[in-house]
Amino acid sequence: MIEYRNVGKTFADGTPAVGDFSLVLPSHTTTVLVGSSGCGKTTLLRMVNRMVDPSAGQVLIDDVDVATRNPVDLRRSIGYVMQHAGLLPHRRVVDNVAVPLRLVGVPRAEARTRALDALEKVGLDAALAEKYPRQLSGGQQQRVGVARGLVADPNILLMDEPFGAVDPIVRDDLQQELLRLQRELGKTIVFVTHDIDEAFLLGDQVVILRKGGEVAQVGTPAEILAAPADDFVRSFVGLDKGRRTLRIQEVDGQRIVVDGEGRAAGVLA
Ligand SMILES: Nc1ncnc2c1ncn2[C@@H]1O[C@H](COP(=O)(O)OP(=O)(O)OP(=O)(O)O)[C@@H](O)[C@H]1O
Repeated sequence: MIEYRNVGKTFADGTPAVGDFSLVLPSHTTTVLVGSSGCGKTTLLRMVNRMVDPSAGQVLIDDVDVATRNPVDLRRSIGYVMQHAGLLPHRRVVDNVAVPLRLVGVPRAEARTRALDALEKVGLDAALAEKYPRQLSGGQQQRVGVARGLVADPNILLMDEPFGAVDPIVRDDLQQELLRLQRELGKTIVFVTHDIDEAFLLGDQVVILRKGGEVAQVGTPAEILAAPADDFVRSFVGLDKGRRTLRIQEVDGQRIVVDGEGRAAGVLA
């Protein structure tokens, strides 16, 4: 379990990023932090592995304040996947994936075997292992990033807009792959996005943020849709424009589900 207790962050240059944030993230579930640019999502995410230290409050992992942990050890024990994969350009794919293992002293041959396993887990062809990152598509590079995040089998995986820079079709694939992996692995995932559809698809718990890391609403996607806390949330999730309002229409004796604008969305089972 990860817990934020009255966390605040003002950066050294005086920028107030987070005011007073408290939240519990249950183990083995995915929590998605979603909000507009600059609302403090990345800052909050990075507090978990001490890439950012809060200026007030505490972040706890299984009741231990991360401030008491050695930042380097902590970082190595937590998976981290970022938007542009962050791969080392002069190292082959398999060596990129093996980096977190090599850093904690796993011998080269074992690290390589485990890296190849991780690549298979995220659905990448073994033939790509010996290529360099620039020889891969954006979507493949993101898969490599996910493999690297998982290779050391961390309990916690931090994902900062990992699918933000790929086209919508590849993004769909990556999202489905993550759902499949999570069903198998049951990690505690903290996922940052500005895309509410992605948040509702991936999140067991969704946290909608306003500027300054202020929580507008926390809940399951169903809870948020059933009872949006206020107009900000209603608008953010698209309830104000009828985008999420589904209706049933009879067509040739079949019950078809249509959206607010009458476009066919599916068939009622
Ligand atoms: N190292 C830093 N020094 C000063 N200000 C910072 C620093 N990092 C972030 N900020 C500021 O803190 C605020 C929150 O930034 P943060 O990156 O957490 O937001 P975000 O919600 O992740 O945004 P985005 O979706 O654009 O990545 C912003 O105003 C940002 O400019």
